[in-house]
Amino acid sequence: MNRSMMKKSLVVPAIKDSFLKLNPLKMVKNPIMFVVETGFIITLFYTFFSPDPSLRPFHLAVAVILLVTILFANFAESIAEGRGKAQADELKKTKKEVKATRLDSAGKKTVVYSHELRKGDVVFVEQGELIPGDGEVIEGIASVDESAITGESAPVLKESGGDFGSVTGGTKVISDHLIIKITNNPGESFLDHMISMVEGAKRQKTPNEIALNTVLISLTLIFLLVVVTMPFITGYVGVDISVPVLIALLVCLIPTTIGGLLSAIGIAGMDRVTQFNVIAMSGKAVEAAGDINTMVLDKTGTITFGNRMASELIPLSNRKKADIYYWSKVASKDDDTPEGRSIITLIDNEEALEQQLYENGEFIAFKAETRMSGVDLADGRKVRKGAVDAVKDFAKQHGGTIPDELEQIAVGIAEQGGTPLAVAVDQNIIGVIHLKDTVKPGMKEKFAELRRMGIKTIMCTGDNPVTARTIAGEAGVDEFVAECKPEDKIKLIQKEQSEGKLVAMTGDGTNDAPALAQADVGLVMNSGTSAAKEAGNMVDLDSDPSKIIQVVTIGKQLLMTRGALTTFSIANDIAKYFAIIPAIFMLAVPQLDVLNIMKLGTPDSAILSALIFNAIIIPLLIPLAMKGVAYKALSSSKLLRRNLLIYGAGGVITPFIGIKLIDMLLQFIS
Ligand SMILES: Nc1ncnc2c1ncn2[C@@H]1O[C@H](COP(=O)(O)OP(=O)(O)OP(=O)(O)O)[C@@H](O)[C@H]1O
Ligand SMILES: [K+]
Ligand SMILES: [Mg+2]
Repeated sequence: MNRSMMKKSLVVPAIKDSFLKLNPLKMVKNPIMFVVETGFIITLFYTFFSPDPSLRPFHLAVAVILLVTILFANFAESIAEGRGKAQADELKKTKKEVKATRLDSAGKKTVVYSHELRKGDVVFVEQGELIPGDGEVIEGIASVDESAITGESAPVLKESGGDFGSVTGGTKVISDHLIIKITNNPGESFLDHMISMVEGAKRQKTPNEIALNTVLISLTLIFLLVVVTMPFITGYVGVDISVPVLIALLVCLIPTTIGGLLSAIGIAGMDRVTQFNVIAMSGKAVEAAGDINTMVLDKTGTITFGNRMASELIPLSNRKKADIYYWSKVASKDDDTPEGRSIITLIDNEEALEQQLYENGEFIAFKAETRMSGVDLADGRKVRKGAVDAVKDFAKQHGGTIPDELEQIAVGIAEQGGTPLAVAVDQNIIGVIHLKDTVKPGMKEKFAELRRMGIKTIMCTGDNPVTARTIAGEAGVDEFVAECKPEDKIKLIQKEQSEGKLVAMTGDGTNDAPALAQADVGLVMNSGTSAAKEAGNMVDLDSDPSKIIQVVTIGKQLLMTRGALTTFSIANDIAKYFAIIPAIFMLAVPQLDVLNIMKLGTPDSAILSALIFNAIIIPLLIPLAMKGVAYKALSSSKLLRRNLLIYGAGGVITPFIGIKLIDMLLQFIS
């Protein structure tokens, strides 16, 4: 994705678009600019039909500047939209019609087109083929090139079960084959969503934008009233103001700068998120991210690298080493989770098992609710491995007693930040598996930054309290909840929300789906399941859960940019009063010349200078609107003070200088 803002390929269509947007039917959507456009038409009328032909050049100049003002505002919006459109075009290329091999329930293959596939269909995709639609892998393991969607060239492994089973239409299988169950009907795919999002086709004004718009429109109405009553006042002192001058005054008074840049700021904010490889399902989600008070993160994969790998198998002292190897392998033989596979890998690398594994038995898959997995053997024995407290309960239920030693070993592992898994056969606990995981570098700094922003971080983990405390301390989160089941996450989010807080969370598993839906901002990993993706309101294409931190920063930046430019826009108008009011009254009320602190040349040049400044400030601020104001992690009150100083005071001073310079230039050329 291209980051350059002012590329020719974007600028030329944007200029064309700026003219198309002059259509008054489109213009009414931006009431402030619609007022300017109406002013332009009236002034143009005066230019040709004015009773005093000597005023024509001046009226024409006003008309032209007004037109340029509108074009500048339109250009700001068009250039902001342009990047999204370019991206959408790129994505549309990915959305090719492909042939797909559909399997019926008997396993018979038929070749169909991808648009014929419906939710629930099962397809077979071989090495070298494009995946015809979004789906879940139900059989097979293969590496998939997702670069068309994510821009990331390294292939990703896809397999059934666990949280790595979802595939996206338009990506390519580059090894082996997969059997995939299609999860979306045509037109509802992730790619379709993505295209319409980046294209802005479904762009709706966000609540914040609507509120600001209402304020700006009210201001405009007030100034309209002021300007309309103006001739009565000036008539009283014997000054006759022409309608074009009144229009010029009105346009200078109403908040045209922010009116012209408002939608560009919103679009660019969304776009910044996209540049970051996060697809936000609505502008509202990005804005909500900027207002977040609490962030709920899970441990494994978000704060830690998440490839919890078995590093050691520790037998209890009354057991043989071979036992723990044997029973760990029995309990993990069909366990498809990364943890389960890492146990098998470790065992196969270290120990050649002599005993035959039991083939007869029913596999018990890992569940976040039970926090265990294992096998029910045909001879009636039950083998389990899992979170230590869960396995302890299991052993007790079968009449076992818990060896003291277990606790020591488990705590020893947990204190290193590892996850201990106990292994049991019925009432007998055999030993402990040490799963290792490491905290990602730089986490402490990131959480410290969030704290400065006033955001509370809560780590929610299914792991035991000791591991949780160790990792929480190492990563520097504010709070943690251990032994957390999926429903506990929702409860936690609801509790925070009931205190009036906005909550963000990241997740990937189907387990997380309800909590992702409950959170105000739910960032889902692209690698996650379709259920999770539907529940959240943002998808991270890079599947990097810690990106939620940057998303929040972008959201904050969006809100701040809007605030800063509104402040600037309103502060800006002060200088314009000083330019135009003395210009209007100069002849009739010479005393008012004290207001003419800028010492502008003539009344006409004063009015034109103010208007020209009012117009060119819009394109000058486009880069800032697009890039966003620089964001520092400070508390809101400090930020407010800082911004008032920069954009408020700056907004007051800049136009005094700008208008004076333009006036000097006008004097020079006339
Ligand atoms: N394959 C597995 N078999 C048995 N037990 C497991 C397995 N994977 C994890 N566990 C145990 O279940 C606990 C909960 O795991 P889960 O993946 O649900 O954690 P979580 O809720 O995702 O939290 P986090 O991702 O923050 O660690 C783990 O701490 C571990 O003790
Ligand atoms: K203005
Ligand atoms: Mg997890």
